[in-house]
Amino acid sequence: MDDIRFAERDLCVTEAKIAARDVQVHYGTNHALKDVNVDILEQTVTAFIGPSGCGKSTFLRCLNRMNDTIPGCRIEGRLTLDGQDIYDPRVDPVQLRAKVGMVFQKPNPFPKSIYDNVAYGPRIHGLTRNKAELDEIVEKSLRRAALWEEAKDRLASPGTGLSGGQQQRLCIARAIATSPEVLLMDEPCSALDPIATAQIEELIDELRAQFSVVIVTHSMQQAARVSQRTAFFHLGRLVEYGETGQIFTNPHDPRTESYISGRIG
Ligand SMILES: Nc1ncnc2c1ncn2[C@@H]1O[C@H](COP(=O)(O)OP(=O)(O)OP(=O)(O)O)[C@@H](O)[C@H]1O
Repeated sequence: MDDIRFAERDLCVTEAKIAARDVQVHYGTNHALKDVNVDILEQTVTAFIGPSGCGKSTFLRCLNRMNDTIPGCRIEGRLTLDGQDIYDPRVDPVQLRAKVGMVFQKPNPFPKSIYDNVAYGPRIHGLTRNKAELDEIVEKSLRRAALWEEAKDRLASPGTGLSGGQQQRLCIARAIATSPEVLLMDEPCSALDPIATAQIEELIDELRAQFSVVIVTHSMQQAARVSQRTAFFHLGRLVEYGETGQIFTNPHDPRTESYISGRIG
């Protein structure tokens, strides 16, 4: 693990943006997540790491109720966003997902123009009063996703015509267009080449000035580069959570140590 370069540590935030207490997830008879307790901080990149099938994506999907749509999936415990229960029956999942945006493993632009991909969220949530305001959000979102220069002369072209890395930046622009407070990323670079990966990682670092970012990754190098906090999952349990540097250099749990040294996984 000598080549791991840690993200700059200028973390001074201690407030929980999202808090999980005794979270359990079952898929039918499969108890996929057990007693998960964690505070996700504001303006922080939090990495979820762990071997395949340990529950990283399941927990990520709990944070914006994406598991609601999975038949047989049952969630227990308490999950709050700014102290508000995410699973309160009065919470509209569509509104929640505008606040807690998500970027998936495989870039999935809509079969629409670049402009319409980014304008989609603001339109359905009625965030703008006129075309000029919408134009402004589209430009701002594309700029923040570091895609404006490449896309500004082809806004009417299909989003699916962009390269893989550009498509992923388009999906990030689409996710941030509704001004979310939290951005969830499920292995956002796994389909990208090293150059596109570096661009997305740089972007993640910039986004945390405004958002709380949670990223699932199989790459420990990536977790070390982009995150300030790391959570290690194993067999459905959150085994260890702490400052990224501590997790990688001085893990407290032998299971974390085995994973980061490559003995389990
Ligand atoms: N939609 C689903 N329906 C039923 N079981 C599921 C579903 N999604 C995940 N599971 C199960 O939940 C457990 C955790 O899976 P999950 O995908 O959250 O793990 P993961 O750590 O993200 O894995 P990977 O790194 O391979 O993506 C596994 O036993 C998996 O089979």
